[in-house]
Amino acid sequence: MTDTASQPRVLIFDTTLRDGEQSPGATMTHEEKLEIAGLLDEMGVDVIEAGFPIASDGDFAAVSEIAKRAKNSTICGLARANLRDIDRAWEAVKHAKSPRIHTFIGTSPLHRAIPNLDMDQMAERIHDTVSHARNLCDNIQWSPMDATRTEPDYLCRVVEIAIKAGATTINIPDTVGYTYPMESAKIIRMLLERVPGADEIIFATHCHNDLGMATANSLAAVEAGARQIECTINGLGERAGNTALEEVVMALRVRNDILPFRTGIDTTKIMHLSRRVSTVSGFVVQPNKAIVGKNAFVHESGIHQDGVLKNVETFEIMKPEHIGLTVKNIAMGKHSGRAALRAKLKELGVELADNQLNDVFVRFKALADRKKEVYDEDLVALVSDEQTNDAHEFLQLKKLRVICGTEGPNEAEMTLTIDGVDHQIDCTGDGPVDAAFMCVKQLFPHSARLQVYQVHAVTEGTDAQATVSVRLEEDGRIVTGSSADTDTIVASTKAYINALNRLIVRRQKTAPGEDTKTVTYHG
Ligand SMILES: CC(=O)SCCNC(=O)CCNC(=O)[C@H](O)C(C)(C)COP(=O)(O)OP(=O)(O)OC[C@H]1O[C@@H](n2cnc3c(N)ncnc32)[C@H](O)[C@@H]1OP(=O)(O)O
Ligand SMILES: CC(C)C(=O)C(=O)O
Ligand SMILES: [Mg+2]
Repeated sequence: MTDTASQPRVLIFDTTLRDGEQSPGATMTHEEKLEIAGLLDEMGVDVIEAGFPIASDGDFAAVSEIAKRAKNSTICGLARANLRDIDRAWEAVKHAKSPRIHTFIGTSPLHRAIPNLDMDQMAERIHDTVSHARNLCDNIQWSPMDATRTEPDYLCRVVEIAIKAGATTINIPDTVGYTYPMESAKIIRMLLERVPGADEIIFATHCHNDLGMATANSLAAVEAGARQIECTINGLGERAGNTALEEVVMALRVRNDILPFRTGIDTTKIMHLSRRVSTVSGFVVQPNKAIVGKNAFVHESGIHQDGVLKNVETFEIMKPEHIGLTVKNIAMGKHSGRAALRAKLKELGVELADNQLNDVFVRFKALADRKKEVYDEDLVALVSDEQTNDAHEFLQLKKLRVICGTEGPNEAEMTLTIDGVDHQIDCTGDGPVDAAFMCVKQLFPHSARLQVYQVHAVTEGTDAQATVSVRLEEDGRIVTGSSADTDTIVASTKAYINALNRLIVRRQKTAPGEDTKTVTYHG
């Protein structure tokens, strides 16, 4: 067993709540951001980039609250290279035990052209803004956006200026996922060799996955001397996403023989965080996703199964328990009690208060009555549904009956509770889901457009639970909703209602002082 304690430490900087949230449609609510930040803090993430405080009042509020609550992690706010952004970021993070301001500007020729600054003018802007940030806070991160397409000499020049102005971490972003491992390493080595003062600060690597090389590029940068990796849970992020936290952390653990670096991450919390981020962002994890995909530890073919049964290491390079995926054989069904449910959920990394467990138990029994076997994935969907739907209950589905089949018309009969009052309606539609959605629209008129509607089977068989994700857009606000049920139409309707509840909260946030109830319900 390798003694990792003496190995150099690589800091893990999680930007799920900032770069991750920049994925179109991944917007998270205030409560969801607090929950995810709490889980990241518990997992041992060194720095949480909690948002971009100047971007909106909502972002400012989330970063401020996360800063106040964080127990261990440094809390970082992003700012452009201007004094207003930096002041706003500082206002948001200053109550953290350990605050950080992260300021950036695009340094490549393409990006210098946007603000129309020449090399000297940009150098001056970097000096002024980093100095201003350093006067507010001791912990300053500076990023030359699009560093991998910046001329090497100019990159060295601006990094030196930022260090002299007080930056304590220099992040090298591969903003458009353009670099490849050898080049990623070469840039870090060049900066360490050529820039005066480089050995006194920490170099970070921030990679995007446009060519599928984000993890490889991050690890190559670490080998060359970077000591902070910027990443997101499930690789969420702009376009093809950012480096996935679970991939780099597990790579450093599994290949510690050739990458002798340690992190402070409790890897057993990875699976739970992955599931929560997937649920709140509405981004389903692909089954073959490294580390956290549903199939990552599943063997289907005979030769593999035979090998694994004889010696699990034949086809597994890490243990599922290392990421919090404990596969024990407690079979859950209609005869199981609360103790078994609690134990099973604990195995799955979910710990609930007694009242929450009771709620989940009632729903578990209802599911077990309808399903022969309740699988781990069913339970996760059930709990996620509980946690997702917990906060916003302005609209609630009370009753739904649907008539559908080859002989039209497809008809839905619905009772919807709106702000505590029951409303009923019958509607026809182009299919059962359309008929059910029509009922919601008639009872709760709104102008939100359905952008995405996705159905996934959680487990196998015709009695599997379906999880449904929907994405709605209204006046530029994008929200997602999800739900799970053995009945696809019920799951669809609940997911739609879940998204509408989130939209109501968003409308309230963007129109402070207005009463959501009177603003949104015209039925
Ligand atoms: C690679 C990255 O991930 S960078 C982070 C990207 N994230 C985001 O943009 C999410 C949050 N952004 C927002 O909410 C908005 O873009 C805001 C509030 C920041 C700015 O909104 P607006 O004032 O309407 O500006 P808009 O978004 O249209 O354009 C961006 C402006 O920032 C300027 N800008 C962009 N980057 C920088 C920078 N690093 N430093 C200084 N100015 C910058 C652009 O030149 C442009 O300025 P202009 O309006 O004078 O032409
Ligand atoms: C803000 C910067 C660091 C960024 O996200 C990027 O360049 O990708
Ligand atoms: Mg980025």
